[in-house]
Amino acid sequence: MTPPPSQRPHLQSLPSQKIGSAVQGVAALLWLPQAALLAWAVDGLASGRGMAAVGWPALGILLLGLLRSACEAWGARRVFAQARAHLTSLRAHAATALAAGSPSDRTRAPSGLAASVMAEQAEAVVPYLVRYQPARWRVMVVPLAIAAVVASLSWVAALVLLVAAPLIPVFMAIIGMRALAASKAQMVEMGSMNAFLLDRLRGLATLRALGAVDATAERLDASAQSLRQRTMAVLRIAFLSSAVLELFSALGVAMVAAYVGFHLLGTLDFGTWGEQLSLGQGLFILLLAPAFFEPLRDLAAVWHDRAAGEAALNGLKQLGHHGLALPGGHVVSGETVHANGAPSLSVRDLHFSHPGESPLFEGFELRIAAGEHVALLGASGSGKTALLSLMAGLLPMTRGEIEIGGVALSDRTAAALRQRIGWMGQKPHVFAGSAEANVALGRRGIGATEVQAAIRFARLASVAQAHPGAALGEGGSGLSGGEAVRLALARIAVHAGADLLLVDEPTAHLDTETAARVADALLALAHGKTLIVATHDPVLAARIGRVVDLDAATMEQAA
Ligand SMILES: Nc1ncnc2c1ncn2[C@@H]1O[C@H](COP(=O)(O)OP(=O)(O)OP(=O)(O)O)[C@@H](O)[C@H]1O
Repeated sequence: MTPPPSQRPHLQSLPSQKIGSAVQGVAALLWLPQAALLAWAVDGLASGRGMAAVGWPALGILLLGLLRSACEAWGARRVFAQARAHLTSLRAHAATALAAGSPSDRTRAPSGLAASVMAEQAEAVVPYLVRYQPARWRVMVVPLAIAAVVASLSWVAALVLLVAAPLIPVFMAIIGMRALAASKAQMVEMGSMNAFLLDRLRGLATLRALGAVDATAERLDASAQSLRQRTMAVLRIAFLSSAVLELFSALGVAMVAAYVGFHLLGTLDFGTWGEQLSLGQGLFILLLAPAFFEPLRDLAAVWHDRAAGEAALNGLKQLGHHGLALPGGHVVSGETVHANGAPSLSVRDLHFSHPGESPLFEGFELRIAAGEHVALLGASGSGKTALLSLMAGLLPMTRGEIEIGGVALSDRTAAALRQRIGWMGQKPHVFAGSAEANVALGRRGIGATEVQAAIRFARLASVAQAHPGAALGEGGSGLSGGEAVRLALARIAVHAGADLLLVDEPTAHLDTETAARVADALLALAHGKTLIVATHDPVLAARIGRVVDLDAATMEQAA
């Protein structure tokens, strides 16, 4: 499911920074009157008018200088504020797009890569907008204005500037293409290294137990070397582009200076509109020549920002691409659903397959009465988890209909229906934080009293007390397997509005006694609610009223 055009993030659109950039451009143009005043003062001094010729121009230069600084500062502040606001909205779009993907989508961006793109790489967008965009604006305005003023005094000097200038963009464009490719490659490398590192850190216990730490370190080293090489490639290109520009601008300024010098000496007495240039006019042209190249030099200095910024924008855009959408993931305000006692559930003509895999369900049917308890049985891989995810609106069905309490599960109702679902996945994620925070999960309307009651219900009190105020380790380290399952039970127990419980293998890997206790707690919790449990545990299945065998159901579909 792709988001409708109106909700698609406008990643490439840039904020209207025109005013800020224009004011910075005006600041650059103020050098024209400043240079004119300076040349006028020197001309006055040379023609013997003494210090009287310097007073007014000096005051003018000072005032213009102050105005120029004020324009620069105001423009830069404005552009910066807009760039930060734009980055914030880009990040929000990327986060929304990420959240609109199904959590069971295997093709989602790896967590480390997503974190690297959103937190670190996205920062490259700010220099791009703050420095590159205004520099580009100045390049389009300032050199033309200066060339026009110089041309009004000497067409030869203007011609020299105009011949030197186009060579710069041509070379920059050639280098720019390489820079963009190098920057993209560097960002991809950085993202995959972050993803690799995060993944291996999570699995460190397994790597250590199986003696695979050295091999992983070698791979990480190879990755770091490759990132270093890519970073150096980007830097090389950045240096090359500056060198090309410095060369051409130095040549341009030198040629103008040589022409003006020889013209004033009378050796080259052509290139003006009739009269010889005065000392003041010659000096004015000389002062303007470096300023003609300055915006181009600024652009070259920030050329790398463009490559990095565009690569970052691209990376943010890529985060939104997913193979499986979360039903209702991009619907801003869906419908509300009124619960009226435990819901019935009906699945009609369900079709589903994971992308690129053979179909798991083709015309699957199931009816569950309100308040009924059902065990889903089936061989490993028969699709029990997929069916629960489809019912919870965590996976999009290809075809068919799922109705919960008479409300059809759709993009508009998925979020509201999920509100009445208590979900306990096969591998509940334990966040680094206290047991209490892990139970409440920051959900609205869940206070400390409810959390304590849920903790007592799930017999987690000893765990919570054993670590008063202390954090559980990342990924559940510090909890036994049974405790992690009880924590997951507490999470649904605390959610009083959940009257459809979808539970995936709650007793897997537990000893008989712990499994029996977990089953007791689950059945107590499910009293008066609709319960669907996927399980391989015959003891648990026997305690639940009805058993649905997915293998048999799939055989029926096939028949
Ligand atoms: N995120 C996914 N992307 C693609 N294929 C998947 C994904 N998750 C599971 N599968 C595949 O879909 C099939 C059904 O998996 P599912 O987890 O639903 O089975 P299950 O009956 O719950 O298995 P188990 O009893 O082992 O938990 C399997 O072949 C599995 O490899």
